[in-house]
Amino acid sequence: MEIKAETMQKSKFKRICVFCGSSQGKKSSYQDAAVDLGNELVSRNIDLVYGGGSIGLMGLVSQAVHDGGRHVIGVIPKTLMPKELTGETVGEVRAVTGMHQRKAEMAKHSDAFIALPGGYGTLEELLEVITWAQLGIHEKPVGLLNVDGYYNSLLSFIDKAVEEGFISPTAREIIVSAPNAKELVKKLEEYAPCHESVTSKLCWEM
Ligand SMILES: CC(C)=CCNc1ncnc2c1ncn2[C@@H]1O[C@H](COP(=O)(O)O)[C@@H](O)[C@H]1O
Repeated sequence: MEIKAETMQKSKFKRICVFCGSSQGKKSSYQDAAVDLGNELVSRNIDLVYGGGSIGLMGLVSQAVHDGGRHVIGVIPKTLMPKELTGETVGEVRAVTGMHQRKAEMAKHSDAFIALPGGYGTLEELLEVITWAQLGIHEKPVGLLNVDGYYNSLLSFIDKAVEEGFISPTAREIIVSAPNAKELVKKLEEYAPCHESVTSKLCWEM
């Protein structure tokens, strides 16, 4: 896809890490949202970091960013590298030793995180970067692309955890959500961390 220079918007983010399903999901709206997000990153001159491979929504978002001429970094554990497992990775491939190193590497190279619809892997990656933000390990914005209300029940659960006293109201603010890519990236650009991180003065190894 070619995007004309005059339509390019400036962004404060150089690279965004996208977590998303290694499956495509049943509704075409999930697949459309992955492509839309890729195009939105391209239109704002933002590069992509993701988990590598071409399967599911991961393949769609990475292909859209690559086709739009932006840089793509796929961070993939050596065990998942055989193409019959995850398919081809477009752009740059960074091989890591395991899943823990993969997450740390994806986080290190990104200025913000976005989760598209996905399953256990996506939820785990999303909740980990939220937890890291809560602890003050990073101050990077975390966005939830709530396509067709896919994440409504997760958001209700998190509100329940606030109500029951397990998540503080300020930590609730860590998650920024929107129904489409344009709105979400705009909100992430405007995001200012406001939660108290009691441990922010500690030194964390990421
Ligand atoms: C052996 C096999 C089935 C491999 C294919 N599976 C995968 N390939 C690449 N990344 C993955 C895979 N499974 C989970 N992930 C990681 O977890 C997320 C997707 O997991 P899920 O589909 O939501 O749960 C991605 O963001 C990715 O970083």
